[in-house]
Amino acid sequence: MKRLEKKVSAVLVAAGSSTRMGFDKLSFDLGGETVLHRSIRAFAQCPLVDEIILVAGSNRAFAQQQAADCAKPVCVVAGGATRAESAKNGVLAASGALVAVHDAARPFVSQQVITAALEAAARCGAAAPAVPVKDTIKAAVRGSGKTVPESCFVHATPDRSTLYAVQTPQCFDRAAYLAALEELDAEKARLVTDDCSLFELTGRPVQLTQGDYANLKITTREDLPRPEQKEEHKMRIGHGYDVHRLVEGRKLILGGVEVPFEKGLLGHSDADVLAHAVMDAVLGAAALGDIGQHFPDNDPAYSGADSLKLARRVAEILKEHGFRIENIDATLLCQRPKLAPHIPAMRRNLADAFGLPVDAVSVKATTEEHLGFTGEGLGIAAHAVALIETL
Ligand SMILES: Nc1ccn([C@@H]2O[C@H](COP(=O)(O)OP(=O)(O)OP(=O)(O)O)[C@@H](O)[C@H]2O)c(=O)n1
Ligand SMILES: C[C@](O)(CO)[C@H](O)COP(=O)(O)O
Repeated sequence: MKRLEKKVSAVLVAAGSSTRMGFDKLSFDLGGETVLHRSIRAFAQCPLVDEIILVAGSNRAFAQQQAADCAKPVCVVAGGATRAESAKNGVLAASGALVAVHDAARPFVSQQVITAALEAAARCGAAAPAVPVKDTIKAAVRGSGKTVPESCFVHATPDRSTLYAVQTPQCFDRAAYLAALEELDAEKARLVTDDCSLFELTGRPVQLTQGDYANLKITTREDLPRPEQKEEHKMRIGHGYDVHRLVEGRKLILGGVEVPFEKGLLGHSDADVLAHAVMDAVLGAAALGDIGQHFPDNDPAYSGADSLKLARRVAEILKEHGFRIENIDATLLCQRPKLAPHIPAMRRNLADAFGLPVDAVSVKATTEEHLGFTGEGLGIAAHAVALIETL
């Protein structure tokens, strides 16, 4: 992912009182992980984010403990009486030129939602993820909390085709946010229910980006995931294919193993056709391009490169984008030499490079019965498939 030119601070507002929930919702266990930890992790895993400002209330010690394993710098600051005040405290403490203000109570935010809002804010100053509303909205006098007052009559029905429900992270140019705060009457600023309103009320444009219905704000008990709604790990599949010519005077490297043979594969790197097909399968599953894009074959940095090192980098890229590799299956198309004795070592090498157990990596080999270029011994080809999951 291309980094933004500006430093980015994620401000996680976590100083609420969970009144509508009735118990501390940020410590709710989503299945081995609290709501707050899941929200922190989403921003810790985003390559665009440089620091995290955690805005806490009486839960300060809990917040600190939940951020203890965060790989990015974290600063815990005190919240205010309203969400708007907490957001302001967080933005004041931030050092980034861009800030992403996120409800800690939205633990299911995806990397795509964060990235789209940050990139739009970098271009136009302010952006927020949104989803088209699904219900028809009625304007009427509101009761307290969740209730509808007794004589409640409709004032108006806004045209639903123009309505969006706005989510977080709401992302801004920090200087513009602070200028808007200065321009807006302090009482009005304290009462706005989302951060973009500051921009709208001071005549600044706000761009809406693609939100996600799954990025819900945990507010009342009905929002808590039921067992069957537990966080869905979406599976994706990818395919990779590569071929290299067999020539004299080169080593034959397959899956990081130097296989004794009178010829070797020709290529800019070590021409490890198996590792290349596997990397393309993994990148393909995540729709992150291919190895040619990440490690160009006209870049001298990759001349003679050890493909297993590149595989390690591919594994990191996947992780940075919020994916986990489930398993890999590859087939080498090779007439000669006989590869069976070397396959266990190839599996171990690939498993090590991708951070997987050996039983998650399968390598097979077949001849093509003397047919075609592999059958005639002119080259070796490899196919691979990879299954990945969202973290
Ligand atoms: N004074 C406040 C109020 C809210 N929040 C944070 O803003 C987000 C959205 O607020 P909400 O869902 O309303 O949380 P609570 O204030 O905890 O809930 P309630 O309004 O039911 O008390 C939450 O992550 C909450 O912790 C905050 O940091 N400071
Ligand atoms: C910012 C927000 O999440 C956008 O939908 C929402 O307005 C927060 O409302 P809350 O009542 O403070 O939870």
